[in-house]
Amino acid sequence: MKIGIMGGTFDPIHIGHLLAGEAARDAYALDHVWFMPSHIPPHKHQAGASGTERLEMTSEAVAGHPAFGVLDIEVLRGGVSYTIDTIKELQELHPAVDFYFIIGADMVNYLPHWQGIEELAQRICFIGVRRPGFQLALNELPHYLQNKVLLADMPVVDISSTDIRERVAEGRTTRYLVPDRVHDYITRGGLYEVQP
Ligand SMILES: Nc1ncnc2c1ncn2[C@@H]1O[C@H](COP(=O)(O)OP(=O)(O)OP(=O)(O)O)[C@@H](O)[C@H]1O
Ligand SMILES: O=C(O)c1ccc[n+]([C@@H]2O[C@H](COP(=O)([O-])O)[C@@H](O)[C@H]2O)c1
Repeated sequence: MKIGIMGGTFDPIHIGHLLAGEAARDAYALDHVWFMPSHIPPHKHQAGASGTERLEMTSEAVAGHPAFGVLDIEVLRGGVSYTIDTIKELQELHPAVDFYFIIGADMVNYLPHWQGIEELAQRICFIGVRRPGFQLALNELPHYLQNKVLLADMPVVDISSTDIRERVAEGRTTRYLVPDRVHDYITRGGLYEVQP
């Protein structure tokens, strides 16, 4: 069994995340792709929406895809979400599964800075996808990551959660940048609106 994990802050989840998961599934015949919001992301700003809201938006986003699911393990664990801790836990729970961690080009270049990356690279492979503004420089990765980063082609989409939060705050549309159900969730809850 091969399972892809698409981890992210998902504040909010957008179609770039979904396309990356689908591209990885298609390229490497993954049985499932689990989308996993982090609790506190290791190397960036804390999320604006709560863990529960980000989990709920993620569930809305993947609804309808038979191979997509949501993993709540990091939000439930709390604290800073280091991937090495999560993978150790998942491998104990599912010893027969091969896990692949799906990341955008920005994260591929940043991999050497991840907590416990040498051990992580012994445990799993990564699947990298292209992202506008970031060059994939696989030959510059350290030796322990060589052959550990597979590539999947996806239509390049210049979308970020930052852009979506800014659009909501400015009262501009986010339709089709996020799935309709996520759009409705954000509107219903007044997420990312500027407080008067
Ligand atoms: N448009 C995109 N194309 C390809 N990969 C993406 C895209 N947006 C995000 N990713 C990847 O998805 C993962 C989770 O990203 P994250 O939740 O931090 O979204 P983000 O849009 O980068 O957020 P923010 O703008 O808040 O920093 C990361 O591996 C990131 O590289
Ligand atoms: O474990 C780490 O040191 C580490 C450092 C940076 C990012 N990650 C994971 O990579 C995924 C994408 O990160 P981000 O910051 O773009 O949301 C998310 O699941 C993070 O927990 C993990």
